[in-house]
Amino acid sequence: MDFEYVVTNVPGPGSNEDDFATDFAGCSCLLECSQASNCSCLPYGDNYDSSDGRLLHNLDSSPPMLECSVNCGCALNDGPCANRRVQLGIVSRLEVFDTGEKGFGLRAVEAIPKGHFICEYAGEVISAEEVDKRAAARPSQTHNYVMTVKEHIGDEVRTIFIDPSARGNLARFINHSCQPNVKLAIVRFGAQVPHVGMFACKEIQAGEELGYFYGDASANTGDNAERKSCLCSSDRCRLFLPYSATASS
Ligand SMILES: C[S@@+](CC[C@H](N)C(=O)[O-])C[C@H]1O[C@@H](n2cnc3c(N)ncnc32)[C@H](O)[C@@H]1O
Repeated sequence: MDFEYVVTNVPGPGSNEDDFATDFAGCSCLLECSQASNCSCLPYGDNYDSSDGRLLHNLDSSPPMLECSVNCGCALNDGPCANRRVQLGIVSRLEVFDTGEKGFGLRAVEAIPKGHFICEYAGEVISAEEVDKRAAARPSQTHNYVMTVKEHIGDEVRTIFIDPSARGNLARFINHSCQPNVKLAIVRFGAQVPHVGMFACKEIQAGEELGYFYGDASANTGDNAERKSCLCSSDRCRLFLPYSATASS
């Protein structure tokens, strides 16, 4: 469990440091940020409920999400506007625990309502070459922490790799579940680099382990012998974790 704690994504080997610079023109809202008040950061509707902070988009197909940032007019207000959530960090009490065969896991210490933000999957943003280099250096059955983030923008597919193995936060302890209680949304706040926001996709009880769907194992080609068995113990378990030892697999 030896890693440097970072609260958000940081540039790692092979990433473009310019992507981390705040370069989006902000909104000019002075009072509230909402679609009703024509906030230019919210072209697809409000991201969050202004009263309880819950995500308003469908987690299976959320539109590109932009939170307000330092360049926005609302940055001059006393408190954060309603369109800032992932950038504010973890608010629920979470706990790392030993699951047994899956290694460490993360659980909720208190109930988390559906739609509420849990944490960012934060780590080093690294290139595909660096993913492959690190995979080659890692013994085959050890934990893999690299998350591949693919965005479809028009005809283009943009991919980044987030590796929290050496620099990361609590999210690195969330295990795979075939019946997840956590889903992911890609969020930006003022810069090109995407952030992965993790949200409760159902009511989560105090003490419940958090789990998200790592990817579809059946979609991967390759030898099952090289894949890890899934130990999520859900009724709909797909038996294997996705095979993702390298950037191309
Ligand atoms: C992002 S880490 C999760 C935290 C990890 N358990 C730890 O102790 O640091 C992902 C790794 O955890 C293990 N893991 C996660 N979900 C699992 C599952 N459902 N069944 C078996 N192993 C799992 C696998 O070794 C996987 O490569």
